[in-house]
Amino acid sequence: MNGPLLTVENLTKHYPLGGGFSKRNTPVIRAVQDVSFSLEAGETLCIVGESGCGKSTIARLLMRLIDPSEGRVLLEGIDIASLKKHELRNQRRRMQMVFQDPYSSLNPRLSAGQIITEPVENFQRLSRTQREALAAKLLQQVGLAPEIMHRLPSELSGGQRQRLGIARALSLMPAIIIADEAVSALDVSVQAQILNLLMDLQQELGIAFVFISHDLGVVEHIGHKVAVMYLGRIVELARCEDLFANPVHPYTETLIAAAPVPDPTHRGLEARLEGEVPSPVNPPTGCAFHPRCPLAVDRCRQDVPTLHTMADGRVVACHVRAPTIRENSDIVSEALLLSQ
Ligand SMILES: Nc1ncnc2c1ncn2[C@@H]1O[C@H](COP(=O)(O)OP(=O)(O)OP(=O)(O)O)[C@@H](O)[C@H]1O
Repeated sequence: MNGPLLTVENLTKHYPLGGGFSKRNTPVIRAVQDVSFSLEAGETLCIVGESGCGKSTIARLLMRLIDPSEGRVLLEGIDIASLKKHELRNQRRRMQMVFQDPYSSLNPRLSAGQIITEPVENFQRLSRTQREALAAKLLQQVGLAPEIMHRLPSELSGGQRQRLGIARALSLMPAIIIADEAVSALDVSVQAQILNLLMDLQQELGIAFVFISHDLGVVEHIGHKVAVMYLGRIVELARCEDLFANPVHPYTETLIAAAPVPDPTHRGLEARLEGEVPSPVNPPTGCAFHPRCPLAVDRCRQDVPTLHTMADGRVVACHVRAPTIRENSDIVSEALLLSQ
């Protein structure tokens, strides 16, 4: 295969709201707006941002649980929107999901062994011996004892249940796992164990992760690349170490500074995110972050900033911190005018 494992191009999802006289003027929730990124085998892309910024909608679009309003998702070069039902079923084997709440995502009436072998049994018949051998192998991969295969989810701890969710996702040998807030419901010590398990599995099996989280500590631990989202759009996408060492977008900087364990060596914008996230139905003009941004200038209130590629390869959408070449030349010509 040439090219990235996963390519997302200009992905957009608008949910229509009731009301409006015609389809054209029906108000919409702009859940995801013009999102692009790529993912290589064995890589972890984290998606971060405040509640409602569109993270889970991206997960659902990637799995094609919902259709995009615009844009494409290419898995191993194939546009998943072009797949027929049976092709999509096969393609879904390559991309699996792990959810936040392991309890509600596991069938309470099935034993652990049945839960983790069920996805495979949707594709092929297994004898009892084959099923038990597969269950034992998957349990071992996620660090659970084989005896657990006969227990019900209600007889397991939160951490064990999340390991079970991961074993179920692994059963179809996916190339990509989408983890949506997969450790948020767990105690901190269990969180660390699950994160380390995911990283070990990545090393061993070359799995790529799209890891959705609002917890920057978790993201810093597990991520290779980080996409920071604000009101449906990516505002900064960078290598993890670059993002945490030197956040460029004022929103990224404020998020990092406001994180529960701020880096005491980091000095920059104050660790405050004032005001509410604006409505995705009626977003502010220009840069959606401008009403909360301490650096906003007139241009931010007027024009939506486009993503600009910086010298270190990151992309940032900010008129002030990452002006495009045209904006730069405007600033230079303004400066020249002033100096005349
Ligand atoms: N099925 C839907 N119908 C209408 N609006 C929706 C639907 N699903 C999500 N939304 C809206 O789309 C926006 C993005 O939601 P989404 O769940 O993707 O955000 P999120 O970043 O995952 O939030 P959280 O961290 O709280 O889960 C929100 O304004 C949400 O209310």
